[in-house]
Amino acid sequence: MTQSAGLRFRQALAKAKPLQIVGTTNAYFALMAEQTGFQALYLSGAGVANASYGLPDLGMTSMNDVLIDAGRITSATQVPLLVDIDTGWGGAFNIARTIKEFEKIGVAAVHMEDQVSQKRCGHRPNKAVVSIEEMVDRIKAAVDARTDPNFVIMARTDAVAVEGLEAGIERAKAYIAAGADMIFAEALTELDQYHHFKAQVKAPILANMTEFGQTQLFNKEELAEAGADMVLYPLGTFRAANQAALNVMQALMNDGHQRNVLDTMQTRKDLYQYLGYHAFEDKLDQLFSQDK
Ligand SMILES: C[C@](O)(C(=O)O)[C@H](CC(=O)O)C(=O)O
Ligand SMILES: [Mg+2]
Repeated sequence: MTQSAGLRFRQALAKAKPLQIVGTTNAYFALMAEQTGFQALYLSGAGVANASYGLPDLGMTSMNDVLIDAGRITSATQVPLLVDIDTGWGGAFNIARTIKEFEKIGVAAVHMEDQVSQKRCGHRPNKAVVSIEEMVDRIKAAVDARTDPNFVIMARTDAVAVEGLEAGIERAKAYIAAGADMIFAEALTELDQYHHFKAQVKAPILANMTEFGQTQLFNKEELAEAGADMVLYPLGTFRAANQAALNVMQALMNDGHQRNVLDTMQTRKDLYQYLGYHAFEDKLDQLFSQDK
């Protein structure tokens, strides 16, 4: 029997200090990440909204929207996938459905946050959080719904930006007591704040190194030293690909050809390499050539 996705995530976490989790907005990015050596992947809620729907990250995408993208990734690779499920998309029964659906398609871990359902990006102003009690209920519903005990339920707290560090830590403790496995400490502003989380919350801590946000881009050694067990790079690959695509569009518009930007493109050879294209071709030959 193969190990469950949740167990693979936990094993990757046990081996790495810290575990680097890279955002893969599509299945092809997941293949590149796997072959670059990443032991854990991430599907960003903002990424699904922006890339798949052309929408802002303001709670406008549904469970099914995210499931579709997550399933594409879990079909393409065995590398464990952490998925952003925003606020879980509703009340206790909705959250239970969410957990069951994501577990069923082979997702390893999800993170669910304590923002109100009209959520915002964690690094934007004017966030609002639900009460501790409401978030504890969300977590209990999620934990009760999983069938694989290794499926990871990570609680994200957005409260530090709203209520301060101590309130965020109090919440994290309550979320772990309610059964969450790990804590996503969102939008911290000082390296030292990870220390405080780690010292008081007896669970693995995730640091979000999203670019152009509230948190400085600390390196993995600094973060490990400060007590972070996982480091997330949710959208760096997406932002880079967007800029590269825009450069090509502008060159086509301005120059009327792509010759000046060819060296910014992945070659056909490299594209095929990450796809394992030739192995598929060989398989075709093996299956059908003798009939010709
Ligand atoms: C991690 C995050 O939830 C995401 O959806 O990728 C975002 C990232 C971002 O907007 O930079 C968040 O931190 O809220
Ligand atoms: Mg998000």
